[in-house]
Amino acid sequence: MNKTIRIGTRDSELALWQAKTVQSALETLGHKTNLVPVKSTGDLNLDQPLYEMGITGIFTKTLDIAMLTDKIDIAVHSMKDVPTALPKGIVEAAILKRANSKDILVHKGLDFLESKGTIATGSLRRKAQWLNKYPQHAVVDLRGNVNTRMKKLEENSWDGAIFAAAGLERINLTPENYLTLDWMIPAPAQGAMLVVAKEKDEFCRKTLSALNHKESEICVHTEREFLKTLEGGCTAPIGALAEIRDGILYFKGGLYSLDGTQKFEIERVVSANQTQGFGKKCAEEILKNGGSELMKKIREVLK
Ligand SMILES: NCc1[nH]cc(CCC(=O)O)c1CC(=O)O
Repeated sequence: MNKTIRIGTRDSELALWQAKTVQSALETLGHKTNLVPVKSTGDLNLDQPLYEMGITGIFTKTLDIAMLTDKIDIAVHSMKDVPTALPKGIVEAAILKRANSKDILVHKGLDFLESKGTIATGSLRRKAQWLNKYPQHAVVDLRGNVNTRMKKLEENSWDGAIFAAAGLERINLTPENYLTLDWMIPAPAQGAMLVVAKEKDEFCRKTLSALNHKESEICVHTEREFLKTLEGGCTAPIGALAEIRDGILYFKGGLYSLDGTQKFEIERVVSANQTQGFGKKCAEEILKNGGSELMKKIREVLK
C-alpha cells in the first residue's frame, strides 16, 4: 500500500492553486494525498519591504521547517521565491511544465507611459528595469500577495502595477487592461513551480519524478545558475529568461543598479543539450565587464 503524501503549501490563493494542481496530478497517478496549509512569514510581515527583511527564503522558510520536522512530505513553491541553495536535507523533486514567464503591467490607461506617471511594485528587479526605460516615472513600493496588490492598485491613484502573468492567470485575476512587458527580463524561474522533498524520502522523490518537465528544468536551472553566480546571497535586481525552441536554448540575462541608471544585459544561445555551466558563463561575462563593481555597490546598500 502506498502512503498518503502530505503536501505542504502556503495559504494564499495562488499557493493553494499551485498545491492543488500537484495534488490532482498525484491523484491521477493513483496516489493518496493530503493538503496541509502552513502560514508563512512572507505574507504576514508587511510593514517592511521584502528586501529589507534580509532573510533568504522568507516565503519558503516555514515550509522548510514543516518538512524537516516531518509535518509534511513535500512542499509546492513558486520556484522564483526559492533561494538558489536549498536547506540541507531538502532536494528538488519535480519542476512542472512552466507557464507564462512574463511580467505584465496592469494599468488604468496607457497615456502616462510617454509622460509622467507612478507605477507600483515591491520588486527591485521590476523597479530598476522600469526606471531604466522610463526615467521620468516614479516607482512606489507595493507588497502583499497578488490579491492584496490588485486591491491596493484599485484603491490608489497609481497609473499601474507590475505582476507576474502566471500568478494572475492561475487564479483568474487577469483584468482586461494589461500590457505584456516583453522587454522586461523576468525573475529567474518566474512562472515555474517547484516541488521539494526530503533527500532521504525515496518514495516521494521517485513518485514526483513523473511530474518533472525536462525542458522547463533545463531553462530554470540555467536561469538560477546565472542568478547564483551573480548574487552571492543578496536580493539584487537580476533578471534571467531561458527558452528552448527547436533544440536551441535562447538566454537573456540582466543586472541593474537599484535606481535603474546602470544596466548589464546579455543575450546568448546554446544547444539545449549542452547547457551545463552555461548560466554561470553568462554571469561571469557580466561580472568581468563591470558587473562585479555594481554587485559590490548593491551589496553595500542592501546589507
Ligand atoms: N513574489 C511573489 C510571487 N511569487 C510567484 C508569483 C507568481 C507566480 C510565478 O511567477 O511563478 C508571485 C507574484 C508576482 O510576482 O506578481
